[in-house]
Amino acid sequence: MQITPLDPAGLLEIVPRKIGDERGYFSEIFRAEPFQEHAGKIDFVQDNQSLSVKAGTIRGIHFQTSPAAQGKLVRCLSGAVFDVAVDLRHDSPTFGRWASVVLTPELNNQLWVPVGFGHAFCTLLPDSVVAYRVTDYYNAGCDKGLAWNDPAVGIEWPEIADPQTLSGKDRAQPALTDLPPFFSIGDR
Ligand SMILES: Cc1cn([C@H]2C[C@H](O)[C@@H](COP(=O)(O)OP(=O)(O)O[C@H]3O[C@@H](C)C(=O)[C@@H](O)[C@H]3O)O2)c(=O)[nH]c1=O
Repeated sequence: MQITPLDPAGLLEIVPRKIGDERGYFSEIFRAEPFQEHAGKIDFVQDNQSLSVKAGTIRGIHFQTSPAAQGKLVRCLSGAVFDVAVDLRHDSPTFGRWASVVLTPELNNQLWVPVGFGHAFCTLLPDSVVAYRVTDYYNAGCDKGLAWNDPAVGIEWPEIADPQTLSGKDRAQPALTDLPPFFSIGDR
């Protein structure tokens, strides 16, 4: 299992080993020990999965606030996604900075998005399935967002990103400057 810290600090790209044979492959997609060496003591309580039928589908930017803040361990089971995280920790030297990783089943890679980051993705292929484990339960009252195209963040979305695919909720998400200081460094 290869674990690479990304910038902004806190994000990790995780690539579990695939052991191939004539039948296909075997992969330990999660091991608590190496993960916690980098991410700290984390407990997952919910597994999520979504299918986006069209290539260019944009979901996000989403996060949950306290008392139901969520870390997310994201991977792509089918298709491919441009996965993005934005640092929303108000006291962070990288506040507002984003990072992206292309997740695919072939790469077998994952993005760890800790508490304090917004998360979004754009599908690069039709019928993309994204699966992610989260550290707190879904809580509609704590479910918040940020505009996918806020120029103050300046995410360089792939050409294929199609704003027509946004949910009603995501069309109306606020700008970064309109967010209260929800997160601080060290929040879990
Ligand atoms: C996230 C979530 C949604 N729902 C419900 C609410 C709604 O009726 C329906 C669809 O919800 P959404 O439109 O928020 O789904 P979606 O836009 O896919 O939301 C997801 O986007 C990505 C980027 C994330 O990071 C996730 O944490 C999550 O916020 O599913 C749950 O029941 N449990 C959950 O954990």
